Amino acid sequence: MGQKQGRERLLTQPTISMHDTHSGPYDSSSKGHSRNSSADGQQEFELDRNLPSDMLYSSDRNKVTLDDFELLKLIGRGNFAKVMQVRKKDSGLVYAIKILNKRKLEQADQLEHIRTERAILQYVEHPFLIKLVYAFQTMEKLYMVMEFVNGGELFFHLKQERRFSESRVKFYAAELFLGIEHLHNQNIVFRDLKPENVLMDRNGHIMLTDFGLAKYLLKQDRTHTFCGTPEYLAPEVLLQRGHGKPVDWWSYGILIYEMLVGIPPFYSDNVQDMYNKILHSDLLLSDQLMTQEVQDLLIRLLERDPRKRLGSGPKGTSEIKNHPFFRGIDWQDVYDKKVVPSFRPKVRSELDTCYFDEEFTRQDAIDSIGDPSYLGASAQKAFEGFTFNSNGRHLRIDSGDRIL
Ligand SMILES: Nc1ncnc2c1ncn2[C@@H]1O[C@H](COP(=O)(O)OP(=O)(O)OP(=O)(O)O)[C@@H](O)[C@H]1O
Repeated sequence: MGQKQGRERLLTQPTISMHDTHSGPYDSSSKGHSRNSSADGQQEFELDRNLPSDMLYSSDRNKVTLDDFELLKLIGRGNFAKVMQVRKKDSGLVYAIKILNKRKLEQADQLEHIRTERAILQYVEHPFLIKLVYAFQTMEKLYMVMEFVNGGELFFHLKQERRFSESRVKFYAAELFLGIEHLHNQNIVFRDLKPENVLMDRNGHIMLTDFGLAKYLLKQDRTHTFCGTPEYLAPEVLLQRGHGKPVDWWSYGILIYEMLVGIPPFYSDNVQDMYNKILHSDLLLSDQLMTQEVQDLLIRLLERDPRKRLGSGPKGTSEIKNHPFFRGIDWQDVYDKKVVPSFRPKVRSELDTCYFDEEFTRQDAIDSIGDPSYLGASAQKAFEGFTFNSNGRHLRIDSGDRIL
């Protein structure tokens, strides 16, 4: 089963992010990215108090390196990453490993994003957020070992089925809500919610992945980076007036709409036209495809003024949780994964990669050898603290990556 058709939008609408807020969304310059990878020297590995049992049996208790893994399949590529399915040699456990080339990250001004992604992944612990198990590095590469989720991207299933029933949408929306709410409670904005970043596990539960654009808000409650994925950008991001947690509730509304209808509400082949629609067009709702409850939820989530958007009021996220659309939902059951998914991917085992694009899985799973000498000691300093051991395609717009 290939995933090719599901990539169409990924190829046309990249995730974007620009730290330079002087360059607005109407800038049309772009930078291309290529990628290659390798295994070379090894670096330190920090033991964590809460090691999963698998780590305790690591061949070398003080170091985890690529040598500890058997590379099984290439399963994906992002703007800067190559993702492989791997098996840890000593425990036999299967993981996904995300491999990033330091030079490419540096050239594309992505260091901050990768540091944030790595820090957030280590920090968050939630049933619907992907878990980082190890992070290590060599002179030229960064490696993030995560739990492996092989039920396919929500995007893939949506493209297969065109749209989901409202009860199915409610199930995914409820799980996602808890994941996003958890991030917001930690003062983290996700900023790249889209069906490509929602993976399905083999039982049909969802898992939010790709924290490359996530941001700690720290003391301020707004940030100014122009980033996200065109169809999912909130008006306040386009207007560059500073944005915060409400951007995730806007994207959440877009995602719910897309799951029900098959395309996002303000979609256009032309990105400028799409921005225009996001800022000005009426939201078209269908009585055939949507109950009154979900229509009301969408109207409130897709409110252009972030201060008035559902989830931003005095009652915070409980405004969403208590909306009539979710009436009857037992949130504790959702959290405990006691709600049985109506759809279960046909995955035979944890090794099964049938839901990944054959374009990737038929390629050899290799980590190419590169030249470790290109990054001097001072540049390497930027990656200090990356190493980690825990318990454990709409494309986006990214920093220095102006593709609008
Ligand atoms: N933990 C995982 N388990 C299974 N597959 C995964 C996992 N993490 C990533 N993938 C696959 O690899 C693809 C690329 O991963 P990811 O989106 O994290 O890379 P990225 O470079 O950050 O992407 P982007 O350029 O879109 O930001 C995903 O779309 C998914 O199909």
